[in-house]
Amino acid sequence: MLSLRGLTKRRGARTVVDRLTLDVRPGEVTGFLGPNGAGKSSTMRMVLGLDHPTAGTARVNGRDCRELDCPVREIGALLDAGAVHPGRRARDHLLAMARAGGVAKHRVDAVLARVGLADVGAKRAGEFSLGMRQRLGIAGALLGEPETLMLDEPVNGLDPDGVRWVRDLVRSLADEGRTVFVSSHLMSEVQLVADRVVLLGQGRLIADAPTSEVVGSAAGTVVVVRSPDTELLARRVEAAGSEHGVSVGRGDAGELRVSGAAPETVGDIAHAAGARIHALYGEEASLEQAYMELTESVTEHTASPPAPSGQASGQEGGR
Ligand SMILES: Nc1ncnc2c1ncn2[C@@H]1O[C@H](COP(=O)(O)OP(=O)(O)OP(=O)(O)O)[C@@H](O)[C@H]1O
Repeated sequence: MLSLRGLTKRRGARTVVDRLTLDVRPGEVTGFLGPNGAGKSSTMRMVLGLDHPTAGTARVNGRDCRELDCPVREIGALLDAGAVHPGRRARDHLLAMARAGGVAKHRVDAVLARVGLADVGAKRAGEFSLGMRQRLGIAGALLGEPETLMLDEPVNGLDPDGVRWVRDLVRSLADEGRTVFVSSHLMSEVQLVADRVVLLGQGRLIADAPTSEVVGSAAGTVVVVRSPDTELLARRVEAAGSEHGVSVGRGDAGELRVSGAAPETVGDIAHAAGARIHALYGEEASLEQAYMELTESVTEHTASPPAPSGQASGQEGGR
């Protein structure tokens, strides 16, 4: 369980995390979304105690991370997969983490197997692909069998198999009753896996709701119609729906795209008009669509600065 209360971070004159209050609950996957520079990494670093909040609190299982005796057993994190020293062997890296966190050595081989790196534990991190480094970072997060997991862009650099693997992993971790907080830029992926979505814009909370609710807040279902009689059909749908906010547009392939009417209504109008239909379906609103609408007014196109040196993958820094 993660509880943020009025969490605020100011950097110079800028407020990068602004009075963030939310709970991330166990047994669910919570997607953490926001445009570049929205403050997601800053929030995660404060949760881990790697950055001091300017105001407010971030608690893991009711306690401030800096007060927890054994962080890797309370919270596992993937913040920066590139943070492992390239000369270090994967297994040694995890052994060092285990030692520092008071975790039994046998867990190292267990997590290497769980992330699919059992055969390459003796290899140096510098020889790893980005995807393998991501897996190693995730292994580190799982090491202490923590109740809470926080993963920053875990699918970065992974191929489609790897993306699916992360999806199954986070699902199974939530099904085991753990709290799973995952940031990602892949909206379709978040829509598939996240039970809830937390959306940040310029440090402020824009949405904190079940994924289905956030998706449902998007402009709604579009009815797509392919017909050789599109002119006729467009006129009839416009005439029938003009008083009810129905709008008719054209897609790239000449198909009609009707907003504000149910598929059944459009089908009935086509039938009454004698228009031939080759295809008619409702296109569900997507999380991407909702995300674009919700962040439209707050999107920032500034690039993030490079990570300050010494930034570790969550558990290693400063402990
Ligand atoms: N160490 C730092 N020093 C100064 N400014 C920083 C530092 N880290 C982040 N920032 C600034 O704080 C703001 C929030 O950055 P943060 O990395 O938390 O956003 P983010 O949502 O994680 O973005 P991204 O998805 O691009 O990683 C940005 O404007 C960024 O430029």
